[in-house]
Amino acid sequence: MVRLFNTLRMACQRNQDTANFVFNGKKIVGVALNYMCAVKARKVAVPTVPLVFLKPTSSYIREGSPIVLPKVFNKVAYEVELGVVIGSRCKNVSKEHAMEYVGGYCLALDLTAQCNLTAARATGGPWTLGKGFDTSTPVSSFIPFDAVQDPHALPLWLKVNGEIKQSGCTADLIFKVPDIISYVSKHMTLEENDLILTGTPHGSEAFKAGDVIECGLADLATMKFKVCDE
Ligand SMILES: O=C([O-])CC(=O)C(=O)O
Ligand SMILES: [Mg+2]
Repeated sequence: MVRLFNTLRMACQRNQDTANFVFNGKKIVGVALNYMCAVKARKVAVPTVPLVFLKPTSSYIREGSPIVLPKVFNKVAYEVELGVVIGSRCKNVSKEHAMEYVGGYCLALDLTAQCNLTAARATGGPWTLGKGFDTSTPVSSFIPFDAVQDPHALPLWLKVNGEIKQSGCTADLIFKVPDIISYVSKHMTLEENDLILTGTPHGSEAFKAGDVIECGLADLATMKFKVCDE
């Protein structure tokens, strides 16, 4: 009986309006270096806490719009990621309860101006401009919570001009979805339609105008974008 009640309560908390996350979200929270394969490839230390950054929602695009490479950057890289859409407001949530606040998922790209980030890392400066430029967050349609049995068993891939460039699985995530939600919510309130970018597997590289980027998440979503210069 208690279990049934809990299931009903969780279903009620999950607001169906999350399907419009692109239009109604307040923030995009990114997690960096969250795949063991990416950490090994970059030969850096395994993070002990999630490395968190923010992106503006003005960076969203959907299929049908091109990725526009800003004039100010000369090296922008693709990063295919699992996106987690927050279903209802949460603050200071425990890992045990974190999944109750997930509304659903999406496939996302966390496009990153590596030229800007390299300079920012050297000075300890912010990543905002290199992560937040217009069109830097292409996203798929909303994937309902119930369509995903286990968010930590999802293969994801990315091709440039038909050639496979990234291939990973969310099983390789260092911080799992509940770890990220719990950690972030201890620092800032997560709100309905906010998006969490969970990090990218290894293989992220620069791309250029004229390229076609295609990516997929299990059998749940695929998307394709043309790339042009500003
Ligand atoms: O761009 C970066 O260096 C880090 C990042 O977002 C990721 O690992 O997904
Ligand atoms: Mg990323």
